[in-house]
Amino acid sequence: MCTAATYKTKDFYFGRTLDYEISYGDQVVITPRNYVFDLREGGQLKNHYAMIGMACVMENYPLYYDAVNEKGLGIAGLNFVGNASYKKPVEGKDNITQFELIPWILGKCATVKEARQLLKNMNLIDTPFLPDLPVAQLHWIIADKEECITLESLEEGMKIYDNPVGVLTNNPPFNYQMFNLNNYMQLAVENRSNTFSENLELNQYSRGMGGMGLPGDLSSQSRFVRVAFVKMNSLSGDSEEESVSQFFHILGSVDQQRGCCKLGEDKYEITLYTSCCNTDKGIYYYNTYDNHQISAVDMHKADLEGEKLYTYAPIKGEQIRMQN
Ligand SMILES: C[C@H](CCC(=O)NCCS(=O)(=O)O)[C@H]1CC[C@H]2[C@@H]3CC[C@@H]4C[C@H](O)CC[C@]4(C)[C@H]3C[C@H](O)[C@]12C
Repeated sequence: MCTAATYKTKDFYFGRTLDYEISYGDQVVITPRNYVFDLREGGQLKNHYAMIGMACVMENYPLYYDAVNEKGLGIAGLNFVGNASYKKPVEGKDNITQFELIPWILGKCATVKEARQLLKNMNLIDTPFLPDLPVAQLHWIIADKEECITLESLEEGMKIYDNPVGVLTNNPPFNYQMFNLNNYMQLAVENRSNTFSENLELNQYSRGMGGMGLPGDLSSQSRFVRVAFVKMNSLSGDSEEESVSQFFHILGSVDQQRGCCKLGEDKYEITLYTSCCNTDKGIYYYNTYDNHQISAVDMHKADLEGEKLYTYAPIKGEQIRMQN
């Protein structure tokens, strides 16, 4: 499972958790403007916007899981197993594979508005990156500081939903996730008074009781409600440190601890990494399951006119600052 979120203070922040039982060899990757993407159905993507994000690099190709471009547009792919449906190539359409989607959009679009236009003629096709590599079944959150959308390629066709909460998890489809929030409209951040019965003496005996009923489990629907509630009510100062810190706290509400989500003998899903990209500054912050310290890569420190990928392996191991 995974969770993605947006957050706005002075700048705009975009990030996600990636929850899984194994790592594909994640790296922070900067793709400069003149790196050439050879598209599977012909043509090339070159002289594109530069981008930074988490990817696994295979055959010198950045297979992005989430990324942001130099214009401040962000996309993250999250599992959508059983619902994602990719098609065969169609003549006259932009036939894009699921692994090309992130570079295709970030390379060409500066805003969600432009992405909406580009998506109109796109057909997501089911070609794997390598013959023996399964095709990831995903849906996507696409956002800039003005608006946020969810993209789903379903059996019945492609859907683009407005995403007014700026969060995404996994199944079920996005319209169900949004509808499900109706069930939680009574949640509040303030303490409530007794509306149960005038004839009973019921009291607030603890702080935080306005949020009672907020689901605490790790299912995708529960994480959606929880992170939506936390994000929509989140407050922080607008300095870089305060914003980034608050962003990690928001996604911390859906963190997965080893042992709590069992997939099989000795197999557990955990939050492999959490990211937070300042989309205005092009700085990609992250921490990992075994290194809580926030590390960061600044895309503008790289030569964005270059042709070669810049890769940064995540810094491993807890960084504990001893005080005596
Ligand atoms: C596993 C992750 C989703 C995590 C998640 O949601 N786990 C919950 C399970 S649950 O279903 O919700 O219960 C997803 C998210 C992005 C994916 C990569 C996208 C590029 C590339 C596409 C190729 O086609 C296959 C290899 C490839 C490297 C992909 C590997 C893997 O698939 C990644 C990491």
